[in-house]
Amino acid sequence: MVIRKISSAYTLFPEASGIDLSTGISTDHMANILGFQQKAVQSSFGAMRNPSTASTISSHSTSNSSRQTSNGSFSSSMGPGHIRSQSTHYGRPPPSFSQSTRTRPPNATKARSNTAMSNRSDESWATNPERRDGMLRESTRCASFLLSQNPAVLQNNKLRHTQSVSSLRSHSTRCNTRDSSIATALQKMHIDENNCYYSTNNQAAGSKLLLPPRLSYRGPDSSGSGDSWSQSFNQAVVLWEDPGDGLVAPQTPSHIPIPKTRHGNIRRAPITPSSPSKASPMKSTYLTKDSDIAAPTDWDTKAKLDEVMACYHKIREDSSKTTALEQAVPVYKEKIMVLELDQQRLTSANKSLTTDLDAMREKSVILEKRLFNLTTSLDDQIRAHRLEIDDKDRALRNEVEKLRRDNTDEMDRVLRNHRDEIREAERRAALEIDDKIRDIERKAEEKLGEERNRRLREVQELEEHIAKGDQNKNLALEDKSQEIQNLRNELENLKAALEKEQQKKGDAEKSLADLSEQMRRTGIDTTSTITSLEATVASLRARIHFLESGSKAQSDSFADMESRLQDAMRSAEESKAKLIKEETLRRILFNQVQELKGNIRVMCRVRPVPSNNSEGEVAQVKFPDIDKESKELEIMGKEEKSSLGTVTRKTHAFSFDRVFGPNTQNEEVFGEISQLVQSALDGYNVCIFCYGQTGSGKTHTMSSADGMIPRATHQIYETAENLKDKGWTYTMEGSFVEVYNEEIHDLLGSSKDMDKKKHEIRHDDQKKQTIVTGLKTVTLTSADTVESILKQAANNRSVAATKSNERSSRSHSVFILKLIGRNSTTNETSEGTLNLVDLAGSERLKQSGAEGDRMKETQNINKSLSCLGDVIGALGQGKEGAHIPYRNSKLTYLLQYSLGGNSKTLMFVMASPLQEHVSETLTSLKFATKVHNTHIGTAKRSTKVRDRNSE
Ligand SMILES: Nc1ncnc2c1ncn2[C@@H]1O[C@H](COP(=O)(O)OP(=O)(O)OP(=O)(O)O)[C@@H](O)[C@H]1O
Repeated sequence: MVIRKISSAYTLFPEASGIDLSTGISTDHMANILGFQQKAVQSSFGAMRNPSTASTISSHSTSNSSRQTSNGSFSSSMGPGHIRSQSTHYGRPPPSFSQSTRTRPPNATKARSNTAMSNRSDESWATNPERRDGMLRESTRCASFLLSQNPAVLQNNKLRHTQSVSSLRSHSTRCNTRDSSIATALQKMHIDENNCYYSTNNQAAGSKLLLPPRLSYRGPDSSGSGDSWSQSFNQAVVLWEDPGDGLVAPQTPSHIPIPKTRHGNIRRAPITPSSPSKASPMKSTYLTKDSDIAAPTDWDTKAKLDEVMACYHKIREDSSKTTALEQAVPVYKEKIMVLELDQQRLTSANKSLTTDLDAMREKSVILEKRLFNLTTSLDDQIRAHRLEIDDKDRALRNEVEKLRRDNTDEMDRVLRNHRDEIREAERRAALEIDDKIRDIERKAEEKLGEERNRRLREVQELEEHIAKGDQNKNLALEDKSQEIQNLRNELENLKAALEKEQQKKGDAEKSLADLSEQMRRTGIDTTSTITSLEATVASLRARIHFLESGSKAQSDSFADMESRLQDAMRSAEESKAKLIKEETLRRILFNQVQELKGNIRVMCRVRPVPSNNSEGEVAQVKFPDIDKESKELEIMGKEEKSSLGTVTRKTHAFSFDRVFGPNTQNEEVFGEISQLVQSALDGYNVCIFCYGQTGSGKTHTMSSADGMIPRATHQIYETAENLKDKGWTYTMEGSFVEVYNEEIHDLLGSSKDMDKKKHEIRHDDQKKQTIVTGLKTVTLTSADTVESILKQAANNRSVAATKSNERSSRSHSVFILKLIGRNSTTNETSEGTLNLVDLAGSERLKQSGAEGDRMKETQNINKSLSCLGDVIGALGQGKEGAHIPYRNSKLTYLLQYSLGGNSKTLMFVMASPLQEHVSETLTSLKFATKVHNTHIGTAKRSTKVRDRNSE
């Protein structure tokens, strides 16, 4: 771990380490070396800084030596207890060695020649390679000698050899990077006095391998190059042989097996010498001057000697190579120096790096702590923040939900208000449109009326004028005739007088002649008498002439008068044609206005109180605009007592299309609806119904002798007759039915069949027509036919009434007039229906106090009236294709095509003027207001142009 870190540090700071990384040494390999060097340096420094440690070791050695021989200090320094120390200080004199040397008295040390090695200082050993090499040679020679002398010496010689190997290892560690493999191998070698150990790393020095007995030191080759030295050394290492105890010498350091325990741990190097012999080699193998070199009995001396000899010979053979190695040694020494310097520098760098590393570690620890604290606080903050976010999120969600709810409520409220506003605006717009249309209608009607009146006046004036002219002319003519006659008479008289005069003249002439004769006979003058007679004749002639000229002037004047009369007659014809044209236009305009209006028209009529006031108290009913538009109605409600006891009466105001006061006659009422009725002739479905409580005047308005039904039929008949001039011919078929207890009865049928014959309502969806099966239909051939129809209906009702009660009040009557027109000129056809409905009384069941059959009648009446309200309400929704509950009652089903859609509907709401009926009256008026506010769509005319060929 440390090595890795240092290696990393070196890798990080190559400049600081001073190592040339370009040499290609792998980081791990370098780290191994550096780790080894670091340890060596540390141990070295430790030994130098702490002599006591060395002393302790030394003292141990001393104690050993004191028990054994004087040379024990050397042996102890090389003993197993110092293997690590020695191995880590390879390339340098082991501190214990020098220490042990120092612990001895100087004189004792100097006295021993074979321990001269111990006198060498660290510097001399390290800096004097010649001496060291010489020592190696010396040891080799010594080994040879010992081998030749005694096997016991061999052991010591082996130690020397070990020393040589150790020295070589020192050399190898100083080798350049090319020899790093050798150096690494040597760094990992440990030697004790009995065996050579080879360890794969510094910690696991347990791979115990016997140093081959044949291992020999070979001198440098003749070339003296480092390569040959390395080669030689490798060869030396390869010369390893199986020592015979099962361990195989490795060919290269990497091949050296790492012995492991059963549990897979790396086996440590034995602290004690591992020898087949249990005897301590420390005690017997060192060669001293006092050693007994007699061969031990348990040794196969000969065999060992042979082996050593063989080894020796090999070494000798390789001596030349050793020489090369020796020559390479100085070079490597220098390199070692450099490396040592590098090592020092690296050590110091390492130290500083270590310090830095420590500082960084501390910093890292602090930072880690801070990081931990920060992380913790951050976690806390995050947690708090998350909680806060959750809270806020929850609060926000609640707020959003609340806002959404508020918004929804607000939207609903706004929508409601908006809808109310729209409804109000629509109502106002409808009212305005109504007002405007009514204004337009009124103006149009006024204009048309004015025009009509003006034209009529003109015609009348013209006619009067013509008549007057005629009269005057006749009178003048008569006068002239008389005058002429007089003149003629006078002329005759004058003629007669003239004749008389002429006769007289003749007579006078005769008498004159006679007289002249006589005078002549008697002598008298007759000339003056003749002159006076001649003047009289001239004046008579002038008078005759005058009379004749007067007669001619009279004749001229008469002719002039006659031509003027012709002109007036022609103008009157033109005016009449124009009037008819404008009437047609007015009808078209009226229908267009009706189409545009679309909604049900509602008119209110308040019946009068009988003159004898026999019906009780009269309600307070006001007509605020009776003199203007006649649309408003105010009814004072019943007295209401508040919780404080104050009595108040509320005024209920209503507004309709038209309000008729008690003094209004049926004629005026019909005048308001006549145009609507006429629409049926133009191909519209028209429905006019009267709604109100019993006795409010429905039947009087609808079916009385001058009610809407007879008036409508009369008008239709007359109009149809008038339209003949325009090419229209109408077929008018009338039927009269009664809806009683949700059953249809034919009021024109036989009275015997009343309440017996069943009639069904069927609809022709294509033609938009309603057919009631088994109904008697009466064709209107004259205006009087209607009276007979009404009479028969009333008769049938009265027959039915004798059986139960007042049928007219308890049933709905419907007069149906179908108008089918054809125009031979334009080839147009039109089909319209006029429904005139007199509804049953609308009083409430509770107030009527009805029981039994009356209750059933009332229930059915209320049901059908309620259904009528539902149908009008559904039509008022105006939804396309929406369900309209026509089928819910017989009345609405019967009037399906006359209510809404394709029809013009008018409702008369009848009001009783009596105080006791005020509640019912208000209920009826409120219902009518609802209906009035309902827009049920625009009516459409049912006309089409027929194909001539199809006739
Ligand atoms: N405008 C009017 N002028 C004079 N009299 C009237 C008028 N309206 C109603 N009446 C009279 O009031 C009475 C009740 O009228 P009517 O029978 O028409 O009421 P109704 O609503 O048809 O009653 P019901 O539902 O019982 O048929 C009748 O006698 C009728 O003549």
